[in-house]
Amino acid sequence: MKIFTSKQIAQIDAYSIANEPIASIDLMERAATQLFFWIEKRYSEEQNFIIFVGSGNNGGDGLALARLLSEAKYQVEVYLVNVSQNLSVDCQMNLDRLKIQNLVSIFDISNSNDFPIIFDDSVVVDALLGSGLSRILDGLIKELVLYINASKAEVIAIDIPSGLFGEDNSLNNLNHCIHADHTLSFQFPKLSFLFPENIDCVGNWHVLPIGLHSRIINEMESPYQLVDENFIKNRLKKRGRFSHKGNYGHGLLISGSYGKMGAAILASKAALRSGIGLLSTHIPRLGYDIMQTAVPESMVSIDRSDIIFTEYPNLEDFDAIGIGPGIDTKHNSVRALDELIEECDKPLVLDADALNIIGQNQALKERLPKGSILTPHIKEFERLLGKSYGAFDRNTKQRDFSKKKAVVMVLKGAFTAITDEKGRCYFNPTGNPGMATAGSGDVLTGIILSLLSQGYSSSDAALIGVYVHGLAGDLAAEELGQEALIAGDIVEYLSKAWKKLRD
Ligand SMILES: NC(=O)C1=CN([C@@H]2O[C@H](COP(=O)(O)OP(=O)(O)OC[C@H]3O[C@@H](n4cnc5c(N)ncnc54)[C@H](O)[C@@H]3O)[C@@H](O)[C@H]2O)[C@H](O)CC1
Ligand SMILES: [K+]
Repeated sequence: MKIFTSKQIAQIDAYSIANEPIASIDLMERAATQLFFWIEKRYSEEQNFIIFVGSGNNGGDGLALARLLSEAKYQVEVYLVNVSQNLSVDCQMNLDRLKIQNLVSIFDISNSNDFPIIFDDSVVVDALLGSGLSRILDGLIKELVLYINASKAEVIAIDIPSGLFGEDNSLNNLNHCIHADHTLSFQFPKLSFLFPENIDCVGNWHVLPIGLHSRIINEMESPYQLVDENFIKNRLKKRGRFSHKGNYGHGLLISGSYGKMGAAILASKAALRSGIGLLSTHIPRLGYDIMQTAVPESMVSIDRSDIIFTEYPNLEDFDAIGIGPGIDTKHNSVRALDELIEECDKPLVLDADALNIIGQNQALKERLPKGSILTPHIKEFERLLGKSYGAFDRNTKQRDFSKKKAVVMVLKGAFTAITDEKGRCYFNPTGNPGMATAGSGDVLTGIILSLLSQGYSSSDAALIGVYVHGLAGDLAAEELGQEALIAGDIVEYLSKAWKKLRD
């Protein structure tokens, strides 16, 4: 699903109104009806709703919803904050309709003394401001938002939590935005929903289709996309009936050091469980028995050092190379990575300590082979590209770096962001907080290396790898619970995840 900016959504709105054609008041009614259906499924008729409405179309949605809810016998009160003194045309029309219906008490809020008591068991609907937000909140609206946030009542935000911008919130104060439990967003999620920093504002978000025009949605370009299962399924290659292990590539994984052999084991198993033909794992000498016993399916390449990575085998034998999990950042490993980057003309998967080494030796960053895949978490990202002003700025930096260096970057976290050499950004929906556990990243490196070795393009290897890693984590968490989930479980559940994608 493409993700559009608030400005683009307004254009899509206008196009739909002109070309469906549909009157804007009817589009608002369609939107409010979708809100109503969502609420009706979840709340009994006894539930009382306090709906806070602003003066624009977001407020109009809230007023139309109030009418639909009261018609269905829900208890509803409406509080109108008319900051601009002028209601939008459709907001005014819905206010008139609500007054004519005459089932709902409507109160004006002109100062903080007008704030209603919010009982813990009320449900607050936030229809103060939507995508028309033009500046950060101040004055009465800010006070009201703080007042709502201080209550214990459940909060449902319409379209977007009031005060939150759809894209860039680097200059915003997130404490001055509505903290919703649920956000009901029309047709598309907003970009800002996909940034971990904004989770307290957005809560659980849900997309409500309102039938905006498909032609403009298909034609309008956006660098941002939210991945789904079909998107991934369409990228999978068939495994031919007469294929043999030589068809699925030979990967080299450079991993492990004294005390960190587990990283090599996890990444190797993940690679083998993701379809690779042959895997060689390059490890320091001390790890020989450990590897041969724990992962007999992998061939072992032995470093001259007992305890760290200091050299690598002939690269000609391999289709792709993954390096980083557990290699440490000792001087000789830095030198060996430097040599590898210099010599290597194949895509590399760089993770963990490989990224830390590059972070400390910025010149290396300039020489990465094209098509390489970097898989930092946020701290590693900052070591590579410096601090950011906020999530949007960080995302822009990530896209620019990918484009400039023709590399794929995977910024790990909730909604892992994958950027490609064209500067596009894909957000991944799978995964859960149980996966924030030691070794989870090593598993991802193994999966991506496996796909790259099998001839997938760098961006497909990253997109599919991230998705299946998260899916395996979700399937594991379903049965084991998030607390008990360990990285080895993600490997164990890879088979179920792959099967689900092949169904
Ligand atoms: N997406 C769709 O297809 C549909 C969206 N709908 C709803 O419409 C709003 C957007 O409505 P709009 O009138 O453009 O803007 P708002 O209601 O968000 O804002 C109104 C008004 O408020 C002023 N304003 C801006 N910032 C501030 C501020 N910080 N403090 C005070 N006042 C502010 C400004 O003048 C704005 O014009 C969208 O979110 C949906 O909820 C349609 O109903 C259906 C189709
Ligand atoms: K809102």
